[in-house]
Amino acid sequence: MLSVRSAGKRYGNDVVLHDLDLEFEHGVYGLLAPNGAGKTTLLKMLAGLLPPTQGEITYAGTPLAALDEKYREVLGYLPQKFGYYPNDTPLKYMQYLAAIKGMDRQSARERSELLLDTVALGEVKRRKMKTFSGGMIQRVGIAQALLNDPRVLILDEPTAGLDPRERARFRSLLTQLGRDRIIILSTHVVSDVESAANQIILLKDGRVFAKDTAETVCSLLAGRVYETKVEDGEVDAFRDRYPILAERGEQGGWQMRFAAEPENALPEWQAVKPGLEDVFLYVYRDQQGANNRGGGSN
Ligand SMILES: Nc1ncnc2c1ncn2[C@@H]1O[C@H](COP(=O)(O)OP(=O)(O)OP(=O)(O)O)[C@@H](O)[C@H]1O
Repeated sequence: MLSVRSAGKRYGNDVVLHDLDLEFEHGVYGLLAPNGAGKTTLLKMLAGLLPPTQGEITYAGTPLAALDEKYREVLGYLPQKFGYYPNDTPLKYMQYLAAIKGMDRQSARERSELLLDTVALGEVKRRKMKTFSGGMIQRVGIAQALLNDPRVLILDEPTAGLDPRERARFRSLLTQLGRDRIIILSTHVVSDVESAANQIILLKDGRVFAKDTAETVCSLLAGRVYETKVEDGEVDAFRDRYPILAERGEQGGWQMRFAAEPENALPEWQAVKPGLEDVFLYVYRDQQGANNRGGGSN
């Protein structure tokens, strides 16, 4: 079990994370917040790469700093940007990393091949990585994080650059791997974690705003999401009045999805079931970056 106790992080006088308390057992945890909310900072702390300026993080009861090398043996980590030689093939790159981790030649080769097959790069394992697309490189990154069959897998924006098919494959890999280990991944793309994560963690103003199943997080907005058609001339006033969750231009007007209190609801409004994307937009409605979450396309 990985535990975060009253942990915080300050850069100079800037407090980025305050007093976090979190527990991770096996399963997939989706850390969801707009850009700049402190996701990378928290993941680096969980990976033991950045010491908290307050509180502590423990694995199986021992602080990460005290575990040091022992924690690295059970950890797999994909940073937001990882380094590789463009002239290397993924197989050579993986075998090199496996050697650093102390694997013998034979096991390094077998494990590298197996993992490259897992991320569907088996057929191109001898091609230079400089010819790879962003999504293929990202898949190499995911494979290298799995080299030591980690108990704790930390992935910082693992789906950046993946196309929809690659995202779908990645989600099923997560579900498979999350059965018997801790997986913590950050994203600002709601659809990446809505179905695959057992728990969603929302960070807001440097604190944990929610940590629960997607369904329970969605229930935060239960009974407060509506859709209605608004005429062209009234749409600006409508946008000023209600937090808008989605809108679509139609002939002669706009189909609006928005949040409102039930006591103010008008008869022509249609109540709809909130999704995680609604909650994301609502929770971060006043924050920069909340609207470039990409909705699964970036
Ligand atoms: N080494 C550092 N020194 C000073 N400030 C930093 C440092 N690293 C991050 N920050 C600041 O801390 C805040 C959180 O950054 P962080 O990278 O953790 O956010 P994030 O949610 O991962 O965003 P993104 O997805 O854009 O990387 C930002 O305001 C950032 O500018």
